[in-house]
Amino acid sequence: MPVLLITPRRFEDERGWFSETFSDRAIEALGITHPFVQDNHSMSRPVGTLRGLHYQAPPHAQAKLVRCVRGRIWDVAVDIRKGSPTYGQWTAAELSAANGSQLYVPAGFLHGFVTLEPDTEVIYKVSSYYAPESDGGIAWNDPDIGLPWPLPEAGPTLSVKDGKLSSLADFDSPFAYDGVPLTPVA
Ligand SMILES: Cc1cn([C@H]2C[C@H](O)[C@@H](COP(=O)(O)OP(=O)(O)O[C@H]3O[C@H](C)C(=O)[C@H](O)[C@H]3O)O2)c(=O)[nH]c1=O
Repeated sequence: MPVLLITPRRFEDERGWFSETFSDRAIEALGITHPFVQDNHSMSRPVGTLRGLHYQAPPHAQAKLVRCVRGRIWDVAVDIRKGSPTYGQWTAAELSAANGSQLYVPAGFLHGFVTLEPDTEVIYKVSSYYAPESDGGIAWNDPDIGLPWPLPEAGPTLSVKDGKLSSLADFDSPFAYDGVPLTPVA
């Protein structure tokens, strides 16, 4: 599956707008055939809160459908599928309450984001339940990935866990390539 940027239609009128933010029928039409089993919601107070780069290993691998419902984020997916011609390459998009865009991050990709406004809230669907024993990650500033994070002067606000994630060079990926290379979403 490719990484997808999805922008559901907003029906505007004098009251504001309405949008179908999730529809099984609509995502199946995009080729997403697996179910989503859990909704996550995180709130990040400081601008420059950086959560990532995370994955869950098989058999608990997670595909994610991410959207920002308050504030703005720079949302990133990094290809970590063994044998992929785009291994270690990334794509990103700005998701915001204003644009209503969503990023679909397939299993086999690292996911992370940095907030661009205070009190930013992110909601995302995942295709497997949380399995902490299968939780893993790569350092946000890994030199082989080289993400150009839009950060505040003071640098990112990280969890202790995210501050000590391993490098891509030392990583033995549990994910296999599915024949679909990463193509940029924006
Ligand atoms: C992810 C998760 C966490 N938790 C608990 C575990 C901790 O006590 C607390 C915070 O967890 P964590 O620091 O892992 O949360 P984030 O740093 O936002 O992690 C997430 O951020 C990046 C962007 C992701 O894509 C993943 O979904 C996920 O790794 O929530 C749960 O109870 N269920 C869950 O599904």
